[in-house]
Amino acid sequence: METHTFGTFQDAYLSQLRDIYHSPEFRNAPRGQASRERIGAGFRLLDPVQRHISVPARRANVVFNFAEALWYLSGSDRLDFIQYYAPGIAAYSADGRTLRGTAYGPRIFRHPAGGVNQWENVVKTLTDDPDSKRAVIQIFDPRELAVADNIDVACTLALQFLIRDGLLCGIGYMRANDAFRGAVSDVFSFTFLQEFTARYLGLGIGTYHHVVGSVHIYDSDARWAERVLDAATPDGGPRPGFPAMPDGDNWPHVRRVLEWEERLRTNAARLSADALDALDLPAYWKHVVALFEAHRQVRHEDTPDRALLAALPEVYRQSLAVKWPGHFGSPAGS
Ligand SMILES: Nc1ccn([C@@H]2O[C@H](COP(=O)(O)O)[C@@H](O)[C@H]2O)c(=O)n1
Repeated sequence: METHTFGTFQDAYLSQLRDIYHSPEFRNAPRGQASRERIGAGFRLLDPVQRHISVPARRANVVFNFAEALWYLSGSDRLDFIQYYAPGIAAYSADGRTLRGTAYGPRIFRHPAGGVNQWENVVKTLTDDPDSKRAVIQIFDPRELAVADNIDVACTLALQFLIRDGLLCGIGYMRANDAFRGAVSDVFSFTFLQEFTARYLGLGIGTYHHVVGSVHIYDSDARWAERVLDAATPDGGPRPGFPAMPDGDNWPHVRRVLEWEERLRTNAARLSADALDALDLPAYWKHVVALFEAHRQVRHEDTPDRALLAALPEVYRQSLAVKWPGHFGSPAGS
């Protein structure tokens, strides 16, 4: 398997997209969906914190990325949570209430094989033997293939964490990955979990490796992927940095952020810039709450709160402006 090394995910994303789009190994149509495909692919990231895609033509949704990563940390399989941020995901729900293969939270924190908390196992394994190569979170469940016409089979096989040279490295193993859409959120979530775990263990962040069986671009996205590749400058151009998570145990902050997420998702609360500032959370997590409030303003057609926007890191402001230009683009005349 060829593995190329990149500084940031955006560099890896564009390179992988270019390879598959221009030099596919196969043209096929698994489950009727025509695609360009390469098999046995992978890349390595030197700075997994830089996990966002800022090419405007891609219109990546940083709010959904955080929502999905936090949905995993919440351990939930509930469709209503994640569907609010990505309505199309409902197509993967067999019962209209929950998700199975797509919901990695239950697999991570109470795996169906005995309800095992695999994240705690990883922390204990690495604490007991920092050189261990056993710190694995299993996602794919062999019973998934025995379900007739299963519409939601986990694409991720496992996540592995290794402490090397005092840094926490991560590896995501996937049986299949949509290089245009799925990879954006999968790499975001896996590197987010790597960073979360590194901060918890008091370690710096090492490399992240993404290893995939079938990596593909669906024909339905081919024109859009071509536009993204055409619009991307060769070196990716200047980009604002993605913020780093605070050191230490972030669980208490995640729980508070999840409480706010639910209140904002259900429109049971709204947050002004001053109210946000008064929250008892580190700036990193206040900014995540602010992203959910910004999204609430879009969904409920509230007037965009410019003061709230101004309080955000530039990378988030740019992302919101690209995704929802009508709401968060530059005000006329500015
Ligand atoms: N985390 C995910 C989930 C799904 N995908 C994409 O969905 C496809 C599912 O179809 P299968 O026939 O493979 O079950 C999968 O191939 C990916 O294209 C993803 O990328 N990431």
